[in-house]
Amino acid sequence: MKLSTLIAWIGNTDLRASRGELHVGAGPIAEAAKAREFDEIHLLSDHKSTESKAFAKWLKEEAGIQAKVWTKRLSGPTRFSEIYEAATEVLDSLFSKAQDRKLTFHISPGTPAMGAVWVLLAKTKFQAELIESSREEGVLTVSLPFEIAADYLPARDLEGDDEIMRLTQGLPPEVPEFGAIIHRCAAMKTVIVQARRVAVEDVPVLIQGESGTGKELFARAIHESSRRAGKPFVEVNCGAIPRELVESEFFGHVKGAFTGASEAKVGYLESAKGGTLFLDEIGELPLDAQVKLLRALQEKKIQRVGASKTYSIDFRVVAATNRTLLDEVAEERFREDLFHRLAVGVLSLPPLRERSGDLNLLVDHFLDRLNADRERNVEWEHKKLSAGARNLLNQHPWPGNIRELSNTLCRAAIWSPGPTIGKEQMRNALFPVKRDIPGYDAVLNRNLGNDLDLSELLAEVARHYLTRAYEEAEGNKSAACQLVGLPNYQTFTNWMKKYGVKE
Ligand SMILES: Nc1ncnc2c1ncn2[C@@H]1O[C@H](COP(=O)(O)OP(=O)(O)OP(=O)(O)O)[C@@H](O)[C@H]1O
Repeated sequence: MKLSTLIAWIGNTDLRASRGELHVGAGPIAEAAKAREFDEIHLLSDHKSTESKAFAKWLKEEAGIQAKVWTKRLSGPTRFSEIYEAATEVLDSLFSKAQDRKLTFHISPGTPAMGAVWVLLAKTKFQAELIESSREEGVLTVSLPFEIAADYLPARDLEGDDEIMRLTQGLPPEVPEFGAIIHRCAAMKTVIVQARRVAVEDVPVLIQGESGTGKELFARAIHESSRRAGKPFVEVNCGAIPRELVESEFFGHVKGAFTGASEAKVGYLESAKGGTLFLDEIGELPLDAQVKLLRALQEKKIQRVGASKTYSIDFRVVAATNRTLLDEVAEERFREDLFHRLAVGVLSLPPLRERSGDLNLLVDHFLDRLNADRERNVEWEHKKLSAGARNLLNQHPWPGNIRELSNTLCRAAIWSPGPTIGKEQMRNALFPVKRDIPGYDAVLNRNLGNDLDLSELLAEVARHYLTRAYEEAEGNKSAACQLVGLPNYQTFTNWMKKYGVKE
């Protein structure tokens, strides 16, 4: 049997209707849900998750149907390619399940660009009925007496990332926590698919990545999409526990177990019962604690410090590290047996400087958040970035990754007196570039002599930046030339030819 499925973006009118604002009626989504029979409703949302959740709750009361919300942050509500990607991601997830569906796309809620994408998708990739609603005419089927050729699909999709599509097959729908991981680049798409795949398997996961690359975000998303969602998610920063307290913090203790143990204490492992234990900075765990942790994981039992009884434990471990744990094993600072117990599902998060195309998305996301957080402050002027400030952000190598990006924007916004964050304010807000970035030495510290070919080295650097700028600007050479300080489109084209960079 086919499930009758309504899909729509949540629009501002829907939100206003749910808040009972006058003159907007029930809003297009609730109108449709009441006028027609649907087995399920999937709502895409670019709004704050609290607002979307409140809307779904209201819709349940209003129309008697529980909708699933997919948070899809867009850098702007009219960004065609992002809207297209968000919609196809949701649809692909739905169709990766065996369940057959009869789709209805609601084109009224949201921006015209969102409506246009539904039309495009209904006419090309997915068979779907299109509906619209108005207060005057109610809910109507939209009939479009023409065909759209698949040639109009955005190039990104036509190129098709077959590997990602293949990996997504058979996956359950993405939970909002994964949807909140802002990304566009293929490297992140692949890690997210891997994470979603491993999430449902209940095996230990090791997440590797430089500081501030989103390891905790991934750990939470894995927990939320596992069968342990709703159970505790206990986060432990292994580097922050004083050595002498590690055992009692991990395993708990009985009253009087040692001087100062005036009360019995439940340890992290017991607190995570039924849920997920997130061991952040696992590489910092002292060796003796590693032995005890390994034993607890093997035997699935723990003993509180000072107790004679043992307790059975059941939790999933997700560990994270910004060190290369195998190097730590080689240096005998990390136990090999514990490494193998933890590293069943391994995810490697790429640093921001390797995530071509993601930076501007993240910048817009953090700036929106910054403005939204200060909305109520009457003295706060809504901030936007000048082109020069954005270019500086794009030129920075982000050794401190996404956390550093978010903090830099915050600093620059606070320091700029007017509504526009200028280049100078951004320059002041950026920390000077550290020179120990991987790759830096490889360019500047080569040995002089016969092996050094300066013209090839310069060409390598040029190729690297031209390719990055071209990708970042999504093939728009007028935009790309500004990212690398070349005067115009023509010079950029000449350089591309000279250094053999493909279009
Ligand atoms: N792709 C992303 N989209 C949105 N926010 C992100 C993304 N990646 C990271 N962040 C944000 O950046 C900050 C750092 O991320 P997180 O704490 O997950 O990194 P981490 O790798 O665990 O860092 P550390 O190694 O220092 O503990 C957080 O505020 C997080 O919400």
